[in-house]
Amino acid sequence: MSEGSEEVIPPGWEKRLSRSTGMHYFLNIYTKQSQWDLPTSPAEPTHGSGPTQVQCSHLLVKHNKSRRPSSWREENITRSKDEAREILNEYRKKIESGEATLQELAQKYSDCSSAKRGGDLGMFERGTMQKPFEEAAFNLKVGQLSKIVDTDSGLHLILRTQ
Ligand SMILES: O=C(O)CN(Cc1ccccc1)C(=O)c1nc(-c2ccccc2)[nH]c1C(=O)O
Repeated sequence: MSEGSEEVIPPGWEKRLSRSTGMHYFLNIYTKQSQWDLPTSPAEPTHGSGPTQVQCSHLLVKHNKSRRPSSWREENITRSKDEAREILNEYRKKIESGEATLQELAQKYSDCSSAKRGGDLGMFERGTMQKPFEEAAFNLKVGQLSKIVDTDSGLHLILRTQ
């Protein structure tokens, strides 16, 4: 008969006793979240807090359902959302193969006014960009390229630069 599996508490968690129930629970020492079940992964400082501000560059491809289907490049943008997605997937391949940088492609093809700056948006904090954009940007590591991000403005590729 094998021994019951010994309880291993992952780093960043503490086992506490609940006075009200007399049961043990687990406390994430960074986020102060608690849970009854034995945690399965370490709690890390960045999980809870993350950076307060990031710097990103992005490439925006608008489509006919964009809130403002117009840009410095094209007076009246008629491409479909699916076409926009295909275009961004081609750009992602060029960036990941090293054939081009996001900045070079944004300068030529981004439907955002930041195209002039190679897509650079400067430093920004939470609460300034559309939520899907913010969530993606604040979950990138420096140097990491996002998946395609969908906002009211259109579809984006985001590169975190700081
Ligand atoms: O969504 C709208 O109704 C119009 N916008 C918003 C906007 C317009 C000009 C400057 C900044 C933002 C855009 O479509 C837009 N959004 C962005 C944008 C979206 C997310 C992150 C950064 C920029 N750029 C643009 C642009 O034309 O240049």
